[in-house]
Amino acid sequence: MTETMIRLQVEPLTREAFASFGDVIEASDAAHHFTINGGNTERYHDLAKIEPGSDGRSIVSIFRGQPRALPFTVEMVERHPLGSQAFVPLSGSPYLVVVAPAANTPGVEDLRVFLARGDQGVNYARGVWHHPLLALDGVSDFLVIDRAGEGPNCDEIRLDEAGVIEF
Ligand SMILES: NC(=O)N[C@@H](O)C(=O)O
Ligand code: NI
Repeated sequence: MTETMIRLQVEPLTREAFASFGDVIEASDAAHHFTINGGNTERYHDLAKIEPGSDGRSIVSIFRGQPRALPFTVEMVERHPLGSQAFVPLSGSPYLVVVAPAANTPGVEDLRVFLARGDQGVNYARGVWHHPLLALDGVSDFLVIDRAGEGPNCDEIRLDEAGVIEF
């Protein structure tokens, strides 16, 4: 009998739906925003809780991701127990965000899959399980804000049962 994998539902990324996993970084009217620079600029203020931990420091990098082919099989997730990790798209393409609660060892039933627009970033809160970068459509650059410091900061687990993402 062929093994039928669980098909994962894909949700649109919203602040509300993502709130228990971290922050959505976007210039939305729901954010605290105000005009600066003599009216030339709108500041969307304090959008994400960046956590480098007490013994770490925040660093800024660029990840250049190759597009993932669909259908995509989610077989593993990782987490950063010592700090948060933010991804802000620079290339304007959509991408996928796969997360699971920080609480315990996740199973496929704990996964949430979000489709992020090319003008939405995400910040994974410290310890939140997530799949490594899932760029779509084309080679995509992301500004990444995460932690540098001592100690192991990347736990990976292989899921007992895989899930598949297909649109
Ligand atoms: N390993 C690494 O820096 N990248 C992952 O953490 C990721 O979430 O893409
Ligand atoms: Ni990560």
